[in-house]
Amino acid sequence: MSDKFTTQAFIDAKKNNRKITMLTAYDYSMAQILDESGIDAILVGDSLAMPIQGKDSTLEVTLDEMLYHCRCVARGVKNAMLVGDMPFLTYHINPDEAVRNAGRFIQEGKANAVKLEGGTSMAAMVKAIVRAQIPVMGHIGLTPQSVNIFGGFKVQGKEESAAKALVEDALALEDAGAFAVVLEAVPEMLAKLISEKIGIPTIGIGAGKYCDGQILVVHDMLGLYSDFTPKFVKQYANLRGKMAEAVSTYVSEVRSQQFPEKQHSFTISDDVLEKLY
Ligand SMILES: Nc1nc(=O)c2c([nH]1)NC[C@@H]1CN(c3ccc(C(=O)N[C@@H](CCC(=O)O)C(=O)O)cc3)CN21
Ligand SMILES: CC(C)C(=O)C(=O)O
Ligand SMILES: [Mg+2]
Repeated sequence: MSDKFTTQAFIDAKKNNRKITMLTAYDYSMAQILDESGIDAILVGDSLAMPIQGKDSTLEVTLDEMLYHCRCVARGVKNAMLVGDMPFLTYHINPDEAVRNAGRFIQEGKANAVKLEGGTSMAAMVKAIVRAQIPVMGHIGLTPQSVNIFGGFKVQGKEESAAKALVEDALALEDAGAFAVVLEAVPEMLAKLISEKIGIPTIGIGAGKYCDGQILVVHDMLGLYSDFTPKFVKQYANLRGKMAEAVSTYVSEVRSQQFPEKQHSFTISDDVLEKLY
């Protein structure tokens, strides 16, 4: 029997009070590490704009770039569900384009599902994609593709009207057929209320402990990325420090001729060598 994590497993997890674990990944080796560590689902996030591309927003990431990373990740995944993050302007124009582009994540990116940002305003797109038999994960709260409307990466849903709108967004996504919803940077007790109000699981990032699952950007939790660190990040390792240490040791060993050693080198017979001189 396959251990593949499915949309049904998302629903069952919520029913059985079993927290869902997610992280992002953008390449093969990282995907292998996550999958072998028992992660439930992997998101190829458009957040790759930051740790992979060195940009300061997610707005310039293209569909082709996302599909490339998706394929790389897919080769490293056995059991986790693979979710592809639809980039800016690939699902906003009309439902036809949204379905076509979501389909590329499945066919070319080898993804099992797609994620898109927006609630009520994107319900028609979610419905159309689900009608094409592609599972959709919603994403509301701090939706980074809205950075120019928000005026920065800021906590959402603190005022009554904004909080009400988020509850409506979550309900609209459930009604449209989404199988889960990411809640990003919203107050913990609002995330709790939303998690209780909807039947599909909530996956929190900066949304507190009452969500049905959690997601972080893998470069943040491993301490690989340092341009900014959102308050919601817990650093489980400092790999940047470990890597810098390894690289500076290499630099000094090459300079001091401690590396390479005999065991890293190849031999040629003296007979052959003699004829070369
Ligand atoms: N590496 C990385 N991690 C992420 O979590 C992430 C990305 N990239 N790229 C896309 C978005 C951008 N995100 C961000 C970026 C910055 C803050 C941040 O600095 N927040 C401040 C201020 C919050 C406020 O004023 O409301 C914080 O202290 O957390 C939060 C989320 C989350 N996503
Ligand atoms: C942080 C998650 C939710 C995301 O959208 C991304 O990585 O792009
Ligand atoms: Mg994203």
